[in-house]
Amino acid sequence: MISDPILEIKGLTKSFGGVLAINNVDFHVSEKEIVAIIGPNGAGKTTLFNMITGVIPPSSGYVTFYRRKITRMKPFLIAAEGITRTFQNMQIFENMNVVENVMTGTHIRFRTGILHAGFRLPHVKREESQAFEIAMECLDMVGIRHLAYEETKSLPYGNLRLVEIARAAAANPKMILLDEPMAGLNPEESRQLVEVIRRMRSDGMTFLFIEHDMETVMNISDRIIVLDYGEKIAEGTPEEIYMNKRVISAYLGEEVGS
Ligand SMILES: Nc1ncnc2c1ncn2[C@@H]1O[C@H](COP(=O)(O)OP(=O)(O)OP(=O)(O)O)[C@@H](O)[C@H]1O
Repeated sequence: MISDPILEIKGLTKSFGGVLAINNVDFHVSEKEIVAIIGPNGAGKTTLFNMITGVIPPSSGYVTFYRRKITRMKPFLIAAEGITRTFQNMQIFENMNVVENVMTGTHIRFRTGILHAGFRLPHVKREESQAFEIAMECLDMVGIRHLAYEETKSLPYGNLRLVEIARAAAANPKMILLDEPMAGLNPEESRQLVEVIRRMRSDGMTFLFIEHDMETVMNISDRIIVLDYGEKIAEGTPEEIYMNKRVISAYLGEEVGS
């Protein structure tokens, strides 16, 4: 059953000087969907993610989440609205262990600022133990609770990616954006991550992800949106995209007879 869209993108456009990185893009994502954004290098995928998460403002167009306009909100406010993300280049704090890394994802749920944290007031300690419990639950969800006290430096790439996803989940989002989640993973790690994403979706999470690994895209996506030179050139189920001549042409860089 298809539910109402929760994320809506309308006429989104971004130009960097003379480069039109995203040009008048429309699409939506519904609750509990897994939607992939694909496209050749430089197609505008990261720029699109950066606009959705408030890292850069659009030149025009807008984004709504649960019908609330989030365009031009600061990234932490967008996270508080329920959209969190992982990054193409992992952003793990190497001086913290696994559970501490995940706990950093919870801070938008609590009222304590950095200033108060220094005073160790009773409510701060209470929030810290809540943050710890949440982080442990999130580690459980991605299947690496047993690594909670490991140094992040010693972990293989696949586990670090799971730490990042647990941290994104620790903010209690309604939707997670994953930027090339399979990059650098070996086949076993990729399979494990696919399972984690599927399990989280069946528990109610919605995913929008950028990915170059076509096997994963075809295997896991409900819908695929294809960008090329900043424009949406196709949208559909994996079967539809697989057969789409414009998509094949964009990837092969040559005209395919119609
Ligand atoms: N800050 C910026 N300043 C100028 N141009 C930019 C900036 N960010 C992106 N671009 C340009 O916008 C276009 C889209 O880039 P973007 O990184 O969004 O593509 P992408 O699809 O994510 O590529 P990749 O698959 O290689 O990560 C490219 O031509 C890029 O050079």
